Amino acid sequence: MKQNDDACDVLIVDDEHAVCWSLSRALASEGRKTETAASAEQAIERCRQTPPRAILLDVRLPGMDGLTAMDSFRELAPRVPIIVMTAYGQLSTAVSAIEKGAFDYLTKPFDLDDALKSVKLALDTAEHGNLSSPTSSQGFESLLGQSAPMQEVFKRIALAAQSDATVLITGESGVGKDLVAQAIHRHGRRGNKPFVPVHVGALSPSLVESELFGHVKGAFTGASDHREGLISLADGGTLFLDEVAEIPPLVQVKLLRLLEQREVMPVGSGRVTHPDVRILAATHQDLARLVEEGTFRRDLYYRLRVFDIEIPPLRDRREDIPLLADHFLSQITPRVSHVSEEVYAHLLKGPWIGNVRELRNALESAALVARGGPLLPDHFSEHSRPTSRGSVDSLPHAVRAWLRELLAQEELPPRDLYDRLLAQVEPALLEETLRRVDGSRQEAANWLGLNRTTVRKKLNRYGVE
Ligand SMILES: Nc1ncnc2c1ncn2[C@@H]1O[C@H](COP(=O)(O)OP(=O)(O)OP(=O)(O)O)[C@@H](O)[C@H]1O
Repeated sequence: MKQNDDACDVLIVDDEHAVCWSLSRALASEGRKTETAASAEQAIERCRQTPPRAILLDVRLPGMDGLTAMDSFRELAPRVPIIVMTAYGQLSTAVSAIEKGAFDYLTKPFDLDDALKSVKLALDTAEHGNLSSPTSSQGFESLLGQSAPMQEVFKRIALAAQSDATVLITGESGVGKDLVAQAIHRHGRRGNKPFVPVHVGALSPSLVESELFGHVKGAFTGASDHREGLISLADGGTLFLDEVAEIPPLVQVKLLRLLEQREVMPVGSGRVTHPDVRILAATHQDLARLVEEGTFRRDLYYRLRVFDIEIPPLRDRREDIPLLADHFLSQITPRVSHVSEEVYAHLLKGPWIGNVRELRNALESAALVARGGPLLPDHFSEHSRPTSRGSVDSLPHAVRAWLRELLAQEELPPRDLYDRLLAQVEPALLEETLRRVDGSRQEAANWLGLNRTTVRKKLNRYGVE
């Protein structure tokens, strides 16, 4: 690579004048010499003459797009770090960028400080000859999102796919943890090998061990034959442990041995095998809290979260709702690809405690009610609320959301959180119980497991009739 004094520090490739201007100014204030190009073709020409030390590259450009141009940059200047910028990236954009060897991936609008930090790191790393080499790329879409938090998730999936590290995926029920695990597998080097999901919570605790590790004939009553475990079935590929918090303590020890020593011993056998398995795990629970409470092993927790990906709840990334709604609707009724504006407006207001799964179910139900006609907000009235299972599951989420909102509005620190929460939930509990026992205070007290005097006092306090 030709590198001389004409070389600028950073070549900014973007057709938006304002972006070039603000980046140039910020970089110049750090003493960096910059140049700009409004198209990939222009940038390639510039690179052919004198390669820069780093490239900031937009994806959407007039003519050749940024990702295609990366191949030319790699050929002309293989050791020049490229930082990809994109306004609205899909998972495949992030994966392609990282696979093609992008040093970093910035989602617009980004913080100028973040861009400066990334450029500095790129220049320092290139100086020490440490850039990772590119590999081949391919894309496959099913995980959607245009919000900034989802762009960050895409970036982390792309990074995780480049390695074999164990990944812990966290987020509330229905946010897409399963899809994220599949995407990491599919985009990684094991993509054409088995992906074996295990829903730990659905297995009885006594079965988890033999399901995962297998068993030999006669290992326990009912073990009439030798049986291969799921870990061995995933050999060469990926084992996805969904709801990993549910793993019983004894099996946690065996799992730790698998992660530390790559060893598997079937139940009842003295023979150890060494399958080549990548482990991905997911949970909607707060594993760190379970560690503090002593129900989940600390050493296993650290082994599982070598790399972590946290998927935010849908209510914290409402910008994704229209995209997801259109996607699900076109799956349900292929003739319709867009939700009307008034339905968008309605959906944007929903609490979506059950996250993307609940949104999908709500659209399915509404489409049934609409009977092939256009969807209207009324069609959702019953369904944009949590489902019955969802509402039981979602009570802790609702409490968290309530606390988050309260803290956002108030001077800190509060002094009466406990009483205030009770004041929110007790009247509803009392009213609903009384309604169901036809107003009998004695029966309500029985249902509540409280004595009658306590119930009377509470009814008086809240003015419940
Ligand atoms: N970003 C997304 N784009 C498209 N579909 C999504 C997305 N996120 C979730 N879904 C869909 O929502 C449903 C729930 O997703 P998934 O099963 O991956 O959630 P989860 O977090 O694993 O839930 P749980 O904790 O209950 O297992 C699936 O039908 C999935 O296809």
